[in-house]
Amino acid sequence: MTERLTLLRPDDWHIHLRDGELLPFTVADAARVFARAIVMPNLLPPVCTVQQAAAYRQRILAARPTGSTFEPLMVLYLTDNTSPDEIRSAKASGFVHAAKLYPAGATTHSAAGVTQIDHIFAVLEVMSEVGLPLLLHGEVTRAEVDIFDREKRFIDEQLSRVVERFPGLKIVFEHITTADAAAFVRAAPDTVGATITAHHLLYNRNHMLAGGIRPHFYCLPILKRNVHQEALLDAATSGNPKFFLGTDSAPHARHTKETACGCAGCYTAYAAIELYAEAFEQRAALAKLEGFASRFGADFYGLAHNRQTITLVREPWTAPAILPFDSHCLIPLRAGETLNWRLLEQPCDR
Ligand SMILES: NC(=O)N[C@@H](CC(=O)O)C(=O)O
Ligand SMILES: [Zn+2]
Ligand SMILES: [Zn+2]
Repeated sequence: MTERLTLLRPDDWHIHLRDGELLPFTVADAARVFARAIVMPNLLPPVCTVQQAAAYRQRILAARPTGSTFEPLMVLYLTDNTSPDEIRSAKASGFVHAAKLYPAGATTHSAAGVTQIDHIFAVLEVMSEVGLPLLLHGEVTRAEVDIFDREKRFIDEQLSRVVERFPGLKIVFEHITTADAAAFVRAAPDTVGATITAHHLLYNRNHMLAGGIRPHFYCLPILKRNVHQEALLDAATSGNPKFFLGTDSAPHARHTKETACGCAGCYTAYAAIELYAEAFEQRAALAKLEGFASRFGADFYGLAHNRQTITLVREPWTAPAILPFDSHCLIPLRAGETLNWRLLEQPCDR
């Protein structure tokens, strides 16, 4: 049995750091392990311009723990009104690394998102031309489509035609949750990649709904049946560089999740790589973790690999039952339960 695992320092290709007073908490957790992170722009109001991204980036940098060199990679939030010029200046900025499509109404803070993908074709053309990747929350939003089918329907109705129409556009299908999405990405051209969360590798909808409803497993896209979980484990541990790490760590204060109408999002950043290690170990695939966590994402985005390493040791520890979150509190995924892997080196070696 492997007792110790050393990896190139990983990056997180999909995280929510939120803003304001929350940044010191979220940035410290991300910077603990990750050298860089693709920072989601779904703030209120959303990060739609290069100027807003620059200001948000400065707030994140200012919130880093002393000595941290954590690098936030910024993302623009696409709306029906995003201009091709904004895309060009995003690319020219050097700190905006992608633009994100939220179908309007699909998820947390997506009200300002795109109402119809065709509305942004001119923008996608420019993204393709300048080499700015498109990130997607891939779910249709129509009320009549069952929540468990929304990702598959997005592939069939939207993504397949976008991939066909924009052969030069780099696309990341974010937080995939179905066997259908994994198969689509595998069969797509090399311009198409996908991120996979730790929680979708470790859990399925039974964990959320059987024997009681557990709001801290509620996220979007929603956990699916176990055959999908198995397909995601296959994809993540396959060594196929199209699949890479994106935690989708998405904190919501406890009282906004444990309520009659709770928010979507799981908080995993406090133990992200430890949770992924557990998932990979289930498939006896720890040797595949480094590619997934530390190389394939950087390759996709055309960035250098990190040079430092981190080391995980097999040493059970108890996850915190609760975390502080500004003046509120937060229940992390796996709260109060045992985690099998522990991070040995701290980021102060960087
Ligand atoms: N994943 C989630 O359930 N929630 C995310 C939004 C998102 O990534 O869709 C959030 O911002 O809370
Ligand atoms: Zn999303
Ligand atoms: Zn997300």
